[in-house]
Amino acid sequence: MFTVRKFNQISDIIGKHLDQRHYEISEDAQSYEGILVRSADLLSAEFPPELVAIARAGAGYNNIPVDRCTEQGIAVFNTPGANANAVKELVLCGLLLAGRRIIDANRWLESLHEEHAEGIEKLVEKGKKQFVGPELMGKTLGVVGLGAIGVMVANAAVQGLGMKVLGYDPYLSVDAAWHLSSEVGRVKSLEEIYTSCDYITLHLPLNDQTRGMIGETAIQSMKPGTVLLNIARGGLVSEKALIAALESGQLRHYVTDFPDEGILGVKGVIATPHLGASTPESEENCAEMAARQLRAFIEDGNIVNSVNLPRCEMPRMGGYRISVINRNIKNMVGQITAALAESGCNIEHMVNSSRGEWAYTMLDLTTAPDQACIDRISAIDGVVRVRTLF
Ligand SMILES: NC(=O)c1ccc[n+]([C@@H]2O[C@H](COP(=O)([O-])OP(=O)(O)OC[C@H]3O[C@@H](n4cnc5c(N)ncnc54)[C@H](O)[C@@H]3O)[C@@H](O)[C@H]2O)c1
Ligand SMILES: O=C(O)CC[C@@H](O)C(=O)O
Repeated sequence: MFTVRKFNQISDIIGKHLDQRHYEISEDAQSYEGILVRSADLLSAEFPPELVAIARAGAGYNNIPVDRCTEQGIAVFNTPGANANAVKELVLCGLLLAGRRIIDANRWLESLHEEHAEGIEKLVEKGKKQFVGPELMGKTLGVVGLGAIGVMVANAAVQGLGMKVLGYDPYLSVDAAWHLSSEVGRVKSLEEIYTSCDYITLHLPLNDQTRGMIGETAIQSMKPGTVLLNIARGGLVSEKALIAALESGQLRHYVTDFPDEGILGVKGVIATPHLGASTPESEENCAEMAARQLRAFIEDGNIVNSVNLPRCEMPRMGGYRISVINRNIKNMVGQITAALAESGCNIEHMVNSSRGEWAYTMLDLTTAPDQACIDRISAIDGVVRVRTLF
C-alpha cells in the first residue's frame, strides 16, 4: 500500500490509476511516497524521507524545489501539453478582448443599465464610437516560447485569425518544430519580436533566466501601443516597468492570468484569476497524466516526462528490480554492478540513462538482494537513492 499526498483539488480521475486497493490518497498524511500537486507552493516544504516522486498536474513547476528534490533522490514530473488547448483558447480570448475593447464596452453598458431605466438602445448607438477597436487580421503576433502552448497559439493565430505570426524559441524541440505551421516565421532574437509585433504573448517557463525579462528596456523597444499577453507566469514581467508603460500608453493592454494588488485596477489591465488550465477537459488530462506517471515510477521505477531525471523505461520481465539515482560521474555503473556481484546477485536486465549532472539505473536481478547489498550500493559516493521495487 502506498500513500499519495494531494496538495490541491485534483480531478477524481486519479482514482482510475491510483486505485484504492494499492493507494491511499490523503490531504494530510505526514508520511507518503508520492505527491500530487497543482499550484500549491512547495518551495519551502519539508519532505518525508519516504517521498520518492512529485507529480505536478500542469506544465509549470516553479512551485517545486526541483534542485533540492534531485539532491534528495525525488523524481519530479509534470504533464506537458495536457492543458495546452485550454491555455490556447484563453490566449485567443485575450487577443479578442484586448483588440475590440470588449471589457470597457461591457463595463460602460453595465453603468448605463444602473443609471437609466429606459432609452438604452439610443444611448448604445450614440456611445459605441468610444469603443472602436482594431481587427486582428493582418496584425503581427509575436510568440515567445514555442512549446506545447506556443505552437498551438501560433498556429491558431496564423491559420484561424489571419495574423502574421513570428515565433522565438532558442531551444525549440524537434517535436514542436514538426507541429509548427510553416506560415509562422521564426526569429533569432527577442528584439525582432519586440520591434515588429502589435501583440506579444509569452509561453515560456519562469526560471532564473526568464524572471523579469520583460522590463523597461524590453518594453521601450516595443511598438507604441503594443498589447502584451502573459498567461505564463507573473514573474516574467517587471511590474514597475509594466505599470509605467500602461500609464504612458507604450503598452495598450496587459492581458494576464496572474493578477496581484499591484496591477489590479491599473488602466489597460485585463486579468483572469489563473484560469488557464481551468477547464474540465484539461483538469482531467493533467490529473490522469500525473497519476499515471506517479504510478509508473512508484511501482516500476519507469520515468516519463520528468523535469529532473532522464527518461528511462524498462518493461517488467520478471526478476527483482532495484533502481538507483546517482550523480552522473564516471564508473558509477561499474561500482553498482561490482556491489551486486559481491553480494552474489545476477543481473538479468539493466538500463541506464543520464541527464546533465544526474543519472538513473534500473536493474532486474535473478534473486532478491539483501539489505547488506542495498547498503553497499547506497554507500557508493554519488548515489543519492536506491529503491527495491519488488
Ligand atoms: N496560466 C496557466 O494556467 C498555465 C497553464 C499551463 C502553462 N502555463 C505556463 O506556460 C508555460 C509554458 O507551458 P507549455 O506547456 O507550453 O510548456 P513547454 O515546456 O511545452 O514550452 C515551453 C517552451 O519555452 C521555451 N523556452 C524556454 N526558455 C526560453 C527562453 N528563454 N526564451 C524563449 N523560449 C524559451 C522552451 O524551449 C519550450 O519550447 C509553463 O511553463 C507555465 O508556466 C500557465
Ligand atoms: O493547475 C492549474 O490550475 C494551473 C496550471 C498551470 O499554471 C500550469 O503551469 O500548468
